[in-house]
Amino acid sequence: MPTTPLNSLKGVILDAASLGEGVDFDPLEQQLADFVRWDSTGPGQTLTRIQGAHVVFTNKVVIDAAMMRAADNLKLICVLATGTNNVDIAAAEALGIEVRNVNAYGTASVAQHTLTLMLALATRLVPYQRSVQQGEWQRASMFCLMHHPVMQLSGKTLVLVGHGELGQEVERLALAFGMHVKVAARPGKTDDTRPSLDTLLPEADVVSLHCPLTPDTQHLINQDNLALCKPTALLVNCARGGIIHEQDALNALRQGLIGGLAVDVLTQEPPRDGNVLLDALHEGLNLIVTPHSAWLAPEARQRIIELSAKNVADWKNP
Ligand SMILES: NC(=O)C1=CN([C@@H]2O[C@H](COP(=O)(O)OP(=O)(O)OC[C@H]3O[C@@H](n4cnc5c(N)ncnc54)[C@H](O)[C@@H]3O)[C@@H](O)[C@H]2O)C=CC1
Ligand SMILES: O=C(O)C(=O)CO
Repeated sequence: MPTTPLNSLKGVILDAASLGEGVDFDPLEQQLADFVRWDSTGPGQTLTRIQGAHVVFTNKVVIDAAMMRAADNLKLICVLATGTNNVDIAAAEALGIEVRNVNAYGTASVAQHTLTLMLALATRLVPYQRSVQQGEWQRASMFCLMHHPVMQLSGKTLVLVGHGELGQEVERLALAFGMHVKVAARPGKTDDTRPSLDTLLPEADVVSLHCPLTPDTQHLINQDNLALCKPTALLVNCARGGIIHEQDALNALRQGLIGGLAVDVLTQEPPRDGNVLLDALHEGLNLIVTPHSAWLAPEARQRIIELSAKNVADWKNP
């Protein structure tokens, strides 16, 4: 709850351009007496820009403990996303700064992307497209190519990590494809009675990740449990890059320990310093990388603004 008079609250958005074209920011502006909009903010600029603001809006700009301590008036951080891993939540709590994110703004968009990746891996869409582009169909001895193994999803087992908003919607869509769905116990939660991920991996045909990136989920998928997978298993990550140990997953794919890997998220975004998965895209593997685009439907992006405006309104009038 703000101690500053409601009619003098100052807000700043640090990376407005990350919401894309066609988004109406009015609902946010209306919540604040003063609203400064920056399209993007580099790490060295954050502190200066949040100085004096009571409410800071960030999609992916990092706000760490030192910045929070140095920011004079900061009372509320609104993350314009579901994942809050760019904000030091523990530091905010210790300093009495509230952090609110948005949930369920893009369920349809992210779930459809997850199914897209799952289907593309299962049908070997990318390897077959590559074969066609390389003229293999034209040179074939019969009417079709069949050198990449296609997996029928119906009747197969999907293992989900994370069964919140997105995990449940992916489950609903997977059930429509005739899959059996199993949910793994929450990582790091000792009283969760559901089977552990490692118990479920040997029976998984597809694994899809829908949990936040936290110390408990960092490198949740690694060489140890990749070794438990079926050689045909498909792994999909639309959650956060750091949940998968990327080098281990790539090694597993190269060695045939898993049958496919599709990620919408990488450990570093944008991957300015390169990334092992990007380097491997030309190797002819059943590997797909999309550029954190699962959430991009216009309906989802506008909903972020509306839900964030509600976050501010609820904070002002608890
Ligand atoms: N690729 C993209 O465009 C998008 C990615 N995301 C990612 O998907 C994740 C899941 O989103 P939602 O399903 O909407 O979130 P949610 O909060 O509704 O569900 C998260 C689920 O993960 C579980 N979980 C597992 N380990 C956890 C831990 N250590 N701490 C807290 N919860 C844990 C929770 O119990 C819950 O079932 C987000 O955290 C975000 O990282 C979200 C939106 C778009
Ligand atoms: O909402 C999220 O967590 C996303 O990754 C999209 O910004």
